[in-house]
Amino acid sequence: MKRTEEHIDYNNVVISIRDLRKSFGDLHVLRGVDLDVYQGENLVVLGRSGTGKSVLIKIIVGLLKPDAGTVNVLGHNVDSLSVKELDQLRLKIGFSFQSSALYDSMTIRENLEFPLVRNVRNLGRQEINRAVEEALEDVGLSQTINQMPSELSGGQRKRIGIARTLILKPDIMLYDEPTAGLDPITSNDINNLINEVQERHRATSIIITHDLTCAKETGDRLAMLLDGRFERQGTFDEVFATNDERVQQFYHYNFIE
Ligand SMILES: Nc1ncnc2c1ncn2[C@@H]1O[C@H](COP(=O)(O)OP(=O)(O)OP(=O)(O)O)[C@@H](O)[C@H]1O
Repeated sequence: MKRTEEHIDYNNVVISIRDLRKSFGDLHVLRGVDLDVYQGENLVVLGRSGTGKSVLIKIIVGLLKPDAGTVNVLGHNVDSLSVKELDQLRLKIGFSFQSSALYDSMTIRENLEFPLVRNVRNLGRQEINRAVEEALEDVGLSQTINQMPSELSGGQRKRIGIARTLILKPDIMLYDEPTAGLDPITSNDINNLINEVQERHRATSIIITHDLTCAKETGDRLAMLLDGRFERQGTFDEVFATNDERVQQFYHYNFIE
């Protein structure tokens, strides 16, 4: 279970969504989503496949336009931003993809340098080296700096993927199924890393997962997408304290009894 909430600033709403709607033809995916995410919070988003979790994330980062509703991220109304302003906003948001998305032909050092060199101007060699070393220390993999991604395990690659996202010091971290395909022990390492990132970087994180252990271990709060809305929000215990069959199915499917 999560330990403490003292790193969360409930007076500072980082993402605020009101009555968000999105359909594709007759498919009404988001049907009035309301959500606030607070500074320093780990928010877990749950929902069955196809319920619209990715659509929601794409709208938050301005890759998809909503049909109706408002989305405010770090004080900006996403829908009203120019392309250039959206690019600047996206630099403050770190994506950690399900497939760690490392470049196979580059060393770990080169993989980590890549976002820095591309996005931050006028960085000297020493600053780059220091940033790479710090990011690797953050994820406990300093010794891999000169290795190739193919030489690392799936769990290690995932950690490097997170390091590569952290190197730009994002205000918001988005984790897309961070533990998918990992064994329980490696999954536990990743859960701990997500919590360490929260404590050390004071980042706000949204964690999309189907893994209820991950949800329980990392989430200060959970929000479950049901029929296009976050009908249930709260702590792990609060979300699952219901007879609602849609919620119970989700629980029993994960925890084989
Ligand atoms: N660009 C698009 N055009 C048409 N339909 C789309 C588009 N993007 C998403 N959809 C549909 O919207 C629904 C929600 O998709 P989404 O990818 O958000 O699901 P998800 O909750 O992320 O699922 P999963 O857990 O499997 O990743 C799906 O039925 C999908 O087919």
